[in-house]
Amino acid sequence: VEPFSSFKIPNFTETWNSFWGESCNSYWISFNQTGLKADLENKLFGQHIASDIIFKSVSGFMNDDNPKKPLVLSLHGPTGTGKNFVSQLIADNIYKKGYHSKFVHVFSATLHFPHRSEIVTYKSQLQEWIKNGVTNCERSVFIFDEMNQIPPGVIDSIKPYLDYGKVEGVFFQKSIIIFLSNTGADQITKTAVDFWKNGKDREEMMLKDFESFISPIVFNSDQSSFSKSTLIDSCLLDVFIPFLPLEYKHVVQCAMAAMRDKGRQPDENVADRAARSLVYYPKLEKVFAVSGCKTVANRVHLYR
Ligand SMILES: Nc1ncnc2c1ncn2[C@@H]1O[C@H](COP(=O)(O)OP(=O)(O)OP(=O)(O)O)[C@@H](O)[C@H]1O
Repeated sequence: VEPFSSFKIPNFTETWNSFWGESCNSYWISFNQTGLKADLENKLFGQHIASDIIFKSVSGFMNDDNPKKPLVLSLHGPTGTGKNFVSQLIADNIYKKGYHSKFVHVFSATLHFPHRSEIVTYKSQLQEWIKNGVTNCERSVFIFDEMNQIPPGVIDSIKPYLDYGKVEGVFFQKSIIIFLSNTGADQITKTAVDFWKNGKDREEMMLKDFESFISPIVFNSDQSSFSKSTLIDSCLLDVFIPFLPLEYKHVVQCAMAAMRDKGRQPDENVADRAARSLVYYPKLEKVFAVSGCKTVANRVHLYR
């Protein structure tokens, strides 16, 4: 028999909202600033610049009841360094259903925009998707993965939505748009390697060490969707956020987190072996993991 103290009265609000399913209201959408800070500090490894800028820009934006335009973040860096992961952390701290919320829309170049010959169709499709998304809920998040592979010009079709608060009676200024790309990764990596070679601390790297080259590179790069983009031309991207290559110690942290996520007791010995099984560069010094933390979660299964 259950003790009286453990008897729970059903929560009416919770039951009511769960019954009707996810809606665009404060029960399902509520920004957790402390949660975002804690997640960035405890779950995202080795990205002090990204962590700081993302916290400040997302908090500032979400706490503003009347923003003038959507928040547009552009995340750049090598593979497996946490660009997708951080987008999930942002969504987790806005939506009750996190990244799986129906108000989080993820577009991938290979899935949604595979053929360069279809640009005209993609442009109108994308406009329609964005318009419908925001009509359903003005607090929507749109994530564009593999941005560097989206055919040039497609993204420019959403410029009016980023530019003005309201288009054709639809309000866009409360949504967040996140671009993820590898454009600029080589230069970010080179800067990190140079810092390391000069004996400087990783934490000494600052946004200004990257800002000067990220936006011209993004703009000029031939294979980039940002190429000749009016988004950059008209300064519609709010911040360029560099993701740094990850070191052995960060990969160990990722391996420990992966074990924890899988309900396994984290084991430093296993994490060390999984991290050491990866390939590192520069060739001689072997400081940065070529694929970041991308494959380490699966590798922890190999060592028991
Ligand atoms: N900095 C990090 N801190 C914690 N975990 C990380 C980090 N980077 C990567 N990971 C882990 O590795 C997985 C793969 O990383 P993620 O997909 O975010 O990489 P990415 O930078 O988006 O790479 P790509 O450019 O190839 O898409 C994540 O789901 C996460 O578990």
